[in-house]
Amino acid sequence: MSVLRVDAKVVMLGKESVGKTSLVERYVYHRFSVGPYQNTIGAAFIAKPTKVGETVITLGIWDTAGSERYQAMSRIYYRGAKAAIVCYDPTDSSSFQRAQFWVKQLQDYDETGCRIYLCATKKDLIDEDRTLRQIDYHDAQDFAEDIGAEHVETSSKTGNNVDELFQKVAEDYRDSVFLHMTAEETGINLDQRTDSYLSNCCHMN
Ligand SMILES: Nc1nc2c(ncn2[C@@H]2O[C@H](COP(=O)(O)OP(=O)(O)OP(=O)(O)O)[C@@H](O)[C@H]2O)c(=O)[nH]1
Repeated sequence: MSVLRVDAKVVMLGKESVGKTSLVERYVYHRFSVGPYQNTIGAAFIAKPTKVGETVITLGIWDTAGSERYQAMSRIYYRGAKAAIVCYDPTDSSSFQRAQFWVKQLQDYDETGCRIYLCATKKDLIDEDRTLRQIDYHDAQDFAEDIGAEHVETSSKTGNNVDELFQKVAEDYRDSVFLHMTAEETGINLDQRTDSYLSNCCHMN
């Protein structure tokens, strides 16, 4: 049996039926299931190697159940995560409240500097009928900026922005590791470098 090494743990969070499983399926299997909706029980895991330049980053994706029944378990899945994709459905305002709840949870319990990606799902529905929108794009964007998150609108049905989202997660992870390695390898403390740079260039008397 071969075991795939996971580089970065990624957790999918959001209200039930918001489209988390569909996002993962679209990204990993390039498909969109049209059959009857089946809610996730507990969580599902899939590892997906993702090419970033010359590097391959394997994302270990935990697709958690959105049902509040499994809320306590979801914490197990985001512990140690490098990225959290917090999903909301812009045609369902309660799902945005739920996304805010998950962001608060991540901020309260975050142990490892987990990066947050705020993901609007089902963009195809809004593109077809704008009156379905219950969450204003700019309100969501403001929220994302407040929490220092990326904000992206996706559709698992059409595939719009799905690859781009996971690619960004992998790239950000690669960049964070690279930044860390550069500082260690060169022996340069970035904080000291900044201080010395400031004292050399900025004289504030
Ligand atoms: N039109 C449209 N429907 C979508 C899209 N993504 C998901 N859906 C539908 O929304 C329903 C719920 O999708 P899931 O991906 O199972 O939702 P989930 O967030 O994983 O749900 P839980 O497992 O209960 O947490 C399904 O009927 C999907 O077909 C999308 O991009 N466009």
